[in-house]
Amino acid sequence: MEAVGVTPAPVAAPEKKKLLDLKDPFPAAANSGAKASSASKWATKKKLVGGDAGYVLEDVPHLTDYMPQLPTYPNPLQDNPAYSVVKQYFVNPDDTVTQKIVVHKTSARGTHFRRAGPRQRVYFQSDEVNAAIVTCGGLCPGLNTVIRELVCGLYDMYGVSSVVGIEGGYKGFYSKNTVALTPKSVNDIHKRGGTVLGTSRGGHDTAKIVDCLQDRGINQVYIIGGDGTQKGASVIYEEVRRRGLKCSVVGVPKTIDNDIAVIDKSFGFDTAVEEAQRAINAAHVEAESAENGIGVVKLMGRNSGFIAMYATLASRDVDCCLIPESPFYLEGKGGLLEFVERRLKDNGHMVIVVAEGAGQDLIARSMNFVDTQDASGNKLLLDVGLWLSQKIKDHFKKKPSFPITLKYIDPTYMIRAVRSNASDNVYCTLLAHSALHGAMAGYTGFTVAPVNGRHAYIPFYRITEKQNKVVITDRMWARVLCSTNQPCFLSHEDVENMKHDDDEHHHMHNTQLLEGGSSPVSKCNGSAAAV
Ligand SMILES: Nc1ncnc2c1ncn2[C@@H]1O[C@H](COP(=O)(O)OP(=O)(O)O)[C@@H](O)[C@H]1O
Ligand SMILES: O=P(O)(O)OC[C@H]1O[C@](O)(COP(=O)(O)O)[C@@H](O)[C@@H]1O
Ligand SMILES: [Mg+2]
Repeated sequence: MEAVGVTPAPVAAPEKKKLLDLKDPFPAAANSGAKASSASKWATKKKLVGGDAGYVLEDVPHLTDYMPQLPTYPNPLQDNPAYSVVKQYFVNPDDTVTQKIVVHKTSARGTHFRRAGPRQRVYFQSDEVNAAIVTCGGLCPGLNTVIRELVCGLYDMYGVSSVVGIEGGYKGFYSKNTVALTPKSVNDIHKRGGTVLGTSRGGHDTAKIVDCLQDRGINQVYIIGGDGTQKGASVIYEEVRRRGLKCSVVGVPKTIDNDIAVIDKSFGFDTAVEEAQRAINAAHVEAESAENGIGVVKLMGRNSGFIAMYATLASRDVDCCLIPESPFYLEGKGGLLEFVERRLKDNGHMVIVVAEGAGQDLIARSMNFVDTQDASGNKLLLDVGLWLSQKIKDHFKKKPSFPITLKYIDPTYMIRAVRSNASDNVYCTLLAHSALHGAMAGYTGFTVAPVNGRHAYIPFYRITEKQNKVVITDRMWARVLCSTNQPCFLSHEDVENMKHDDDEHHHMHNTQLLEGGSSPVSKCNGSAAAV
């Protein structure tokens, strides 16, 4: 392996290294909306390690990058009876996970991430660890499971008995007392929705947060949250490093919208798609039972329409799925209203699923609306479900010979507040375990998640630099269009332009082979297979 990183990784990759990329991975844009951090000028360099045939490891930071003399200890897992039957306790330090799963004979091997899992030697003694857990941003099914498994994993696998919870999101670091978390106190929490720690938007003050870590002697901090939270975690890591603290900063990505780049999918997404079926079903029953019945269901998805897309495909009762990535229009030939009328004439009823971020430009134009933001700087959305329902009603009011019955269902918070389903529970457990194995092994400044089915440690900048979106020129969206037979609302010319933009953006013609951005839709399948 030809090493081209900046700082040698202590556990693995002992090979010689040369400098490759000294770009600041935390450009100002990545922190937009956040308080400027004193840590930004300390932003660490990317750790890149090159190998044969275009292989690149995008490594994560390690405590020894800035504390080279740290002692190591044998991993207590090797004495754990539960693990004694496992032939290979530990991940091979050279194991990496490929980002590019579809390859050609001549393809470069491309980006890889460090494989998650327990290491032979650890950088913390059990009684030395003071861990803290915080949940930030919007709710998502599975938050409590991640908290539970972090606490139980630290206790049971690593013999750690000092774990505290930070209440109410980032601001809880400096405005509240911590709560002790024990396996007993978290035993049942995975059966409940929400987060036992509470959460919030806004209130990220890097200096005060790191003061808190320092004052309380916290040396492992697990930060569960979405893109905003992970940007916050990244600046916390920078400040921790600047102060030279022995403290691992670990991100666990959370968002119901599934809009986090690089990773296969975010926890809670499966549960959301499953729960959405109940609303779609209700809309279908209502629509079917009325003359020219229309059911409109609004689902979450601020900038990415994954929940709407998957819920539509899963249900097969949906006649039209509207997502933020695919612009639509109402009036005239090829417009939504014409389609609704035709579908009602053909079938006598129909169901429309709309993601909350869809059609925002249309609504803003029709209402002369000025942008507003939440405490975290996220754009506040207008209610597309209500707006759309009203537009459809207004349209048919002008046609007294065509009476309709429209029912609008907004299950968004009901979906977000449920407990996680079985598969999300297992997923959350693996995420928590991967996170704590990484922290114990001295890694820091990373997010953990599966990439093509294997859990990996991913540098923060890779998951915050862009959002995961439905690619409407990919086959998954075509499947939706096939299943609903809805108009695509785009001219041939629009589609060609979009393909061209995609190609320009990724410098390649086959989206399955894209570096970094690859097909996020197909990745949602876990295997990234385009079939
Ligand atoms: N660019 C940023 N830098 C630092 N902190 C941020 C940034 N963006 C958001 N945050 C903080 O992260 C937390 C959660 O962000 P938010 O956007 O509400 O949710 P999510 O993490 O789910 O995207 C908030 O406390 C917010 O202040
Ligand atoms: O009402 P809130 O708490 O701001 O949440 C609404 C937003 O939260 C989300 O569910 C997810 O957002 P986050 O990933 O930022 O938590 C969006 O779909 C939705 O727009
Ligand atoms: Mg977000």
